[in-house]
Amino acid sequence: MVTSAVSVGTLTEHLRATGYDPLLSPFAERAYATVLTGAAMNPQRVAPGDLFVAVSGARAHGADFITEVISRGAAAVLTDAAGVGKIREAIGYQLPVIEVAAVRDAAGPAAAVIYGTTASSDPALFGVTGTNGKTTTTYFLRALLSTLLAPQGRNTGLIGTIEIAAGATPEDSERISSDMTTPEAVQLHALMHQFREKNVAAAAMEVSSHAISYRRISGLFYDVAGFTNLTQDHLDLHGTMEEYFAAKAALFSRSRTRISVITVDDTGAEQSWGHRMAAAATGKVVTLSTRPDSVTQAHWEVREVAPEGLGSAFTLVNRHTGEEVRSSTALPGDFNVSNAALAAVMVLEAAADPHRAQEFTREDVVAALETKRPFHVQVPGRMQVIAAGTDGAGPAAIVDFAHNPDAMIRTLQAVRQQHGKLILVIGAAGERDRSKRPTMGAIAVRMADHVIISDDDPHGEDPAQIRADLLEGARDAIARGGLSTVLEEISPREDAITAAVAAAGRADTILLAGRGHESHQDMAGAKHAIDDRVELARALSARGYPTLQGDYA
Ligand SMILES: CC(=O)N[C@H]1[C@@H](OP(=O)(O)OP(=O)(O)OC[C@H]2O[C@@H](n3ccc(=O)[nH]c3=O)[C@H](O)[C@@H]2O)O[C@H](CO)[C@@H](O)[C@@H]1O[C@H](C)C(=O)N[C@@H](C)C(=O)N[C@H](CCC(=O)O)C(=O)O
Ligand SMILES: Nc1ncnc2c1ncn2[C@@H]1O[C@H](COP(=O)(O)OP(=O)(O)OP(=O)(O)O)[C@@H](O)[C@H]1O
Repeated sequence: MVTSAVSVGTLTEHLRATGYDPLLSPFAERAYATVLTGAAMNPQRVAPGDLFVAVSGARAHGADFITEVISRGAAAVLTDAAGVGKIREAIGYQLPVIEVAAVRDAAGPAAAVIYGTTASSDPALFGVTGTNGKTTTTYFLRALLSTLLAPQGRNTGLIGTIEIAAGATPEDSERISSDMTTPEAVQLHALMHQFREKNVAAAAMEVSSHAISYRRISGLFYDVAGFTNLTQDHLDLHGTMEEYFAAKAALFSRSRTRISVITVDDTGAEQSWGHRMAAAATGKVVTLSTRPDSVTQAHWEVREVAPEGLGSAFTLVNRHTGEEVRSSTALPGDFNVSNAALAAVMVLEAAADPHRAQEFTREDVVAALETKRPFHVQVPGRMQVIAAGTDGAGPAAIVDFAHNPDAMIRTLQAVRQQHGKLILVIGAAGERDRSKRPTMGAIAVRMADHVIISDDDPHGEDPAQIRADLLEGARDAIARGGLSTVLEEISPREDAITAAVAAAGRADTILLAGRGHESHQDMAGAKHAIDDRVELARALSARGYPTLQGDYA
């Protein structure tokens, strides 16, 4: 619900001025004067006074639900020609209908007008895209921004896979769980309005490639957008890596983002998507190299990485200004140094941007990075330590979200122990990119000593077939490599976790990968409650092993 309502006439003129060539019917004064106070794309979310955005999709057309939409008090509809036909057939000229060809693309600008989003409105937006690291990097961003803004009485926000949150600090925020990594455009602009009402000065937001392809970020403008990496995933949507790359590259254009910070890690072995992204980006582009074996030069570079507790300390060096900033992260894994470095550089560059004043200076950011330990936050289900295993009283035990080849490699590299066995429980989601499953099975048996293939989120697929796809790659890798890896198939996942703990000695390490923070499995539409972190703690305690107390958000 907005304070300053917008008329259908004003909205139509705006869409005309921004090139969407709208047709309004009925062409009548009362249609023009109709007042809009919100927008919705899901028929079940329509509220009185809303503009309903009826899109054509694989399962249905939104206009098929027009009677429900009317009963919920929609004031007007934005749709395509097919939608207009359906609406006229169902209810005649009861409602003003604005027809445009590109409904999904127009939905963002339309919602922006209704909810008051502009290029300079609060909150300042920090977006992150990439195959892996989006959730972790946005948690790091939010923690750093709240360190800078809370002392000034200003709040921060977070939009992503795990939750949507707003408040002074991550601990004391209003939080709602997310059903999508990046919500629909109409929800995003409603969120921006809510954030403004909640005194949110800056927000960190995950931008999935689906979101970009489905035009969900249309009408938003990013102060800074960050790129983590591009590796195999979601090829079921994008088809090829080139198309996947193009989808993500759309975020780093001056028409949408003020400053692009691109991670260009590239060991020279594989094609560097980061370099290509930096070359494709327009507007202000800053590059970041985070791996010591990177063969490239970048504006910012990570140096002097050293172990610190379970995580790492590192130095950020600006090759142009000579600046050196020392910081650290508590999360294990060299990839979390990459995520922390990306979050740090995004905020450092925002602070220096003459075109958009932030409420903190570059010096404030340096001081926060060096003294406030902003990257010592727990990111639910991302390298979450359930048992430290440091005192010999029991195995180390970690829960992580890795569910694609590159994430698995990076995570397994991070937890491989010099001594002791590495015991891995892995599965794969149904109805998502099947082609990566054999690769994941092969990586598992090459990098772990004991692998238990189990279930993840089968959705509508046969769980046994998903496990078979993983086992095929695993068995093939064992045969080709003459590996001595122990390979088991155990379902349900609870039994696999119990078996992993039973197989572990006190000096070993257990890693549950793929589900992270998730609290249920989607079994053919039925939700089966299981939280890897709770199950792992249960199985460890049952054998008398110590665990870290954790509130599993
Ligand atoms: C692949 C994908 O992203 N599909 C999105 C797309 O679906 P679609 O084009 O087929 O549209 P549709 O589902 O037929 O719906 C069309 C219209 O009918 C309505 N409808 C449709 C069916 C129904 O039963 N009831 C109903 O009211 C819809 O609300 C909509 O108004 O448009 C729909 C409406 O806007 C989205 O809900 C749907 O997201 C689905 C639910 C989804 O699962 N998306 C996932 C893959 C996704 O977006 N994931 C990314 C993260 C990916 C990752 O990084 O792992 C995310 O950002 O969450
Ligand atoms: N920078 C990185 N490079 C490679 N792998 C990473 C990186 N950061 C995290 N990972 C691995 O990928 C997994 C997913 O991390 P995270 O949830 O932060 O990324 P994401 O992009 O939000 O993932 P998703 O899109 O699946 O939600 C982690 O659990 C870890 O295994």
